[in-house]
Amino acid sequence: MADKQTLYKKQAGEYAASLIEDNMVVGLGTGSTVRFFIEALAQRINIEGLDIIGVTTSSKTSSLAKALGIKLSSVDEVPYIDLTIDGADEVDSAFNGIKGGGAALLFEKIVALNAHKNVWIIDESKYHDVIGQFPLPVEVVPYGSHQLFKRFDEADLQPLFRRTETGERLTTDAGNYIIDLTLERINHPKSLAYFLEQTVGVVEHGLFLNIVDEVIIGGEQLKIITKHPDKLFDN
Ligand SMILES: O=C(CO)[C@H](O)[C@H](O)COP(=O)(O)O
Repeated sequence: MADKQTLYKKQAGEYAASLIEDNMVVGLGTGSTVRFFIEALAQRINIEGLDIIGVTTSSKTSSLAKALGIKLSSVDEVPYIDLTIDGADEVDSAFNGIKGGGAALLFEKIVALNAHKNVWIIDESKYHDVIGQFPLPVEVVPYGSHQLFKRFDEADLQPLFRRTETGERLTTDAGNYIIDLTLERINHPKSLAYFLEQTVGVVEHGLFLNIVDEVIIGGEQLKIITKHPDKLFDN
């Protein structure tokens, strides 16, 4: 039998599939929770004959969606994305999130920023008062990445190159490396995001601030928390 976390991911993923309407262009995130969403969406497409175009955020998601018969376009071929459903590694009550546990943060952020609405699906263990327990992924250009690693180390950001199971440095779909920062508690996410964005060699970071509109949280009871459209958060 599946563990509770997996059941909660499934609950959130399947609920998200019910949000999709005919003729939508849908951003398809990456990860194990999104897998449940994509499987449920493919089922709805088959049964109800929905006309959906998916825009994927990783090669893994592209393979899954293709195998399930979902029509795909690239982010550059659609005028906009109606709704993106993605997972997250950690979320706080101010709608700050950490993403990139599946190494897809760059494409995930591009797809999210081209969507009219962003919904995240998580299990309840990922919802915290303050983000930072999950190591923050930073995607970096391979050239000079050792120097960047040293800078992060000197700044006490506890960097680690992400590696594959066979021990090589993991390469993202865009051909970059990931350095994970072990921070434990990110008290000022906006300042940290600014610092990373100013650092040459950093392609993107996994802080997704003020991007998500709604979070669906699987648990004993499914919870949906929605951001007020006019609310701006100051970190
Ligand atoms: O950001 C991501 C991939 O880059 C994922 O959405 C995140 O890691 C959550 O994954 P999962 O649903 O498998 O827990």
